[in-house]
Amino acid sequence: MISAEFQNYFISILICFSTLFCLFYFFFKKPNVNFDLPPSPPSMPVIGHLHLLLSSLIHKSFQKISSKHGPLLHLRVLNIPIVLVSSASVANEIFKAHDLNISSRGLPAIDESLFFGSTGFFSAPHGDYWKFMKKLIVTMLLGPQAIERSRAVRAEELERFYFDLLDKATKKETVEIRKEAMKFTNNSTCKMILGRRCSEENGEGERVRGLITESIASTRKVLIATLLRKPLEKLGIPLFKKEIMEFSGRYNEVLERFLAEHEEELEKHHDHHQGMDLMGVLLEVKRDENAEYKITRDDIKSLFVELFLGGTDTSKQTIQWTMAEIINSPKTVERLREEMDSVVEKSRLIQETDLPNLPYLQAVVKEGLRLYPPVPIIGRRLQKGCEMGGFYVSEKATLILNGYAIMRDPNHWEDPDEFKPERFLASSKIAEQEEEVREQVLKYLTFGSGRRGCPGSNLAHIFLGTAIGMMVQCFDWRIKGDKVNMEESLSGMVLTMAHPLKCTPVPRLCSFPVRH
Ligand code: HEM
Repeated sequence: MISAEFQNYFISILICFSTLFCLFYFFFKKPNVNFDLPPSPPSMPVIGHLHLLLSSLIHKSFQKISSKHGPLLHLRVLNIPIVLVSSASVANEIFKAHDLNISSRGLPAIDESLFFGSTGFFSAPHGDYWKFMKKLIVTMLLGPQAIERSRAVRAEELERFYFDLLDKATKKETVEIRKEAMKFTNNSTCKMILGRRCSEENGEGERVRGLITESIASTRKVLIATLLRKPLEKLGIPLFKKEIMEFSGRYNEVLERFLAEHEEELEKHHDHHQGMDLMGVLLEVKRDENAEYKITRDDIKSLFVELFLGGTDTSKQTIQWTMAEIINSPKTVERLREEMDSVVEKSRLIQETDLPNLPYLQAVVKEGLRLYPPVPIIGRRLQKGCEMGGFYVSEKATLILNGYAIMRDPNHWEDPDEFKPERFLASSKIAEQEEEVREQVLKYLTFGSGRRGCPGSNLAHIFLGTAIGMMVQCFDWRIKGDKVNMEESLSGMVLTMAHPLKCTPVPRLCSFPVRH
């Protein structure tokens, strides 16, 4: 639910300025309506379809209007055109024919913010800076070789995750899965990008995780401020600037500390490049006069904010959702254990090199990501007007892909709302039928697609496979009541459980080594 305060704030802004907008409206450039635009559902005077963006479950509101009015819709917020896509075949056409045209995300909400501002990699237009950083991120962090180099770091964090749960199990404590999962994803990410995890002794870890959760909760405001930036700028209103800059300031404080530590290290060992973490490498690139691209301190900080967010929160949500489905399905638990017990020796924890031999576990992860995509809607900006699905879509229109609706489209998925991991097993009947249509449609959109698709998807699959695998391999999970309540909620723009999953671990295999 959107907070009452947020709604009131919005309603008062709208009342104050709707009169002004009525006057100004005709002076703004209207979208080109001479072409056949996609159909448009009924809208409100002046604000257009803004109310849909304010609904508590945006992805569901979009899904509902698409099922009524069509899979390709033209919406508008004030005079800003939005194209809403909810069909796998149109998504396929878009990424095949227009990937470059949609490879930017438009102007950010607040330029000077480190949190989704103009120095970020996420908001960077498709161009030299983005290409330079993408290459760096892939070679240093997210590409196959980089992932292999950092394997030991994640193995250590997985073991720590296991021992933390074992401690709780011994004390018969109830755990909140999202909190435990976040420690694992955040510590692993921090160690990979910063060379160390956030300290638990001085409260640093708690503070960073709290900042990530709070700032994620404000991403809907960021989205609205991004969409309305242009018209409100003309009226001198930087929407939600104070709140966005407050998060930026808090991230700045944390990151300046890490930067100072790294700079000190670099001063001490300036000839020692081996084993440098991502922050060290970026600082070196920043100092390098001959580097292909001159990066700034803010570029580094903004990228780290995005890696904190990308590496921590999304994976945590999927671990929570998938564990909830697993707990609700004893058949799935049985099959997962059967597979794991035959592949992983009983005397050791699952490790990431086991994953290729655990197809059912991988199918469970994919199914969790399909039903509950942490980022249910994906936004892009069109550079040029073009034809899409038989309609004309105007230049600078915002493109919204409703991945949630596409991945539950009954035309492309059998029993779309059911948790059925078998659909992803190569040997299954459904998988065979699905392979046939895979060529014509793009129906799996959890990580987006094309040039701007998520570069962290391989790493995410590893986090999810090992964490969920370990939790099923080593523990039984007791809940209050018979079934976990699967009601959805949005934290900002991230799909989360309305009732966080709380359960008690009971050790299942007890022959692992004790904590050193
Ligand atoms: C379950 C886990 C994850 C999900 C569901 C997810 C989802 C997404 C989605 C939907 C996008 C936008 C894609 C598009 O516009 O087509 C994205 C972008 C991005 N993700 Fe992820 N992500 C996950 C994990 C990660 C991880 C682990 C990292 C890195 C540590 C990461 C880093 C990024 C970055 C840097 C971008 C921006 C890419 C660009 O603009 O070029 N993500 N992610």
